[in-house]
Amino acid sequence: MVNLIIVKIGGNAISKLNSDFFEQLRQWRQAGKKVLLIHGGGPQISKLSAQLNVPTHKENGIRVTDQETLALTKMVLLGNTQPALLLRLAQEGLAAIGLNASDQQLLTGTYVDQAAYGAVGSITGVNELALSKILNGQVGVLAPLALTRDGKWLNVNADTAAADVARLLKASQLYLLTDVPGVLKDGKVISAMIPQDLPQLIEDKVITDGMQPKLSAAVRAVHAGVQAVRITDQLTHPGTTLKMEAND
Ligand SMILES: Nc1ncnc2c1ncn2[C@@H]1O[C@H](COP(=O)(O)OP(=O)(O)O)[C@@H](O)[C@H]1O
Ligand SMILES: CC(=O)N[C@@H](CCC(=O)OP(=O)(O)O)C(=O)O
Repeated sequence: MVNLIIVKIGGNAISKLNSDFFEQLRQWRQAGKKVLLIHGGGPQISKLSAQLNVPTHKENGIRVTDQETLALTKMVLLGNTQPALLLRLAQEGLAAIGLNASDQQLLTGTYVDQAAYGAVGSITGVNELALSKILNGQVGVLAPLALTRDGKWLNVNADTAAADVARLLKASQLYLLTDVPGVLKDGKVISAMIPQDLPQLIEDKVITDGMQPKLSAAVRAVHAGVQAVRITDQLTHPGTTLKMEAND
């Protein structure tokens, strides 16, 4: 999709969005870019799980999702984090629409490893025509859930969802907004990375927890032709930029 910018906003980052963020979105819209926001909600899902005494179990940053957790995940993403983000956009005067996999079959997915993770998926298809029409007129706000071909809901890590959608639509840019200013090593932001840097950083335990699926997803996106993936806490801060080549 021409001129598409995808921004993933982690659950922690939603409440911390500042005026620079909304100004950047306005500028992109005025310049004729299509803007798709894919939101997380992981901390909010974990919080509600704890309140309801449902144990949270994560493997490599991925929530193991049984049917009870799936129901709770849908409730939080579609009933809490998405409307919170839509409200902020409306207050900032940005036309936006909330979207999920069941709207015009926007996202199709498959199980990652049902035995290990339960109802966790990756995205295999996007209804590009429908999405393109929607994004002509407004900012899209999409939940990280997919539907299998036979109508089963899947919980998708939001970084993976954003990177999969960016890859499938050949977005020009992907931003992964989070609660840290970039990928940190010894307390400093690594400003530039290439895919080959990742295995060693994981082995050295520099990159752990949620940063691991984030970077794996980012690597898949650049391999598929997304020019640059930025991991940052603000759209206006460079953070860590991942590209195929160091001086590309
Ligand atoms: N090398 C690293 N640099 C920065 N953050 C890291 C690193 N390794 C692990 N992390 C963790 O990854 C977190 C970001 O991932 P995650 O919690 O999934 O965020 P989000 O909810 O925004 O997707 C950071 O808050 C930090 O705790
Ligand atoms: C399969 C899986 O792990 N799904 C994630 C979806 C939300 C998410 O990724 O939110 P953040 O970006 O805020 O972490 C989860 O259940 O937490």
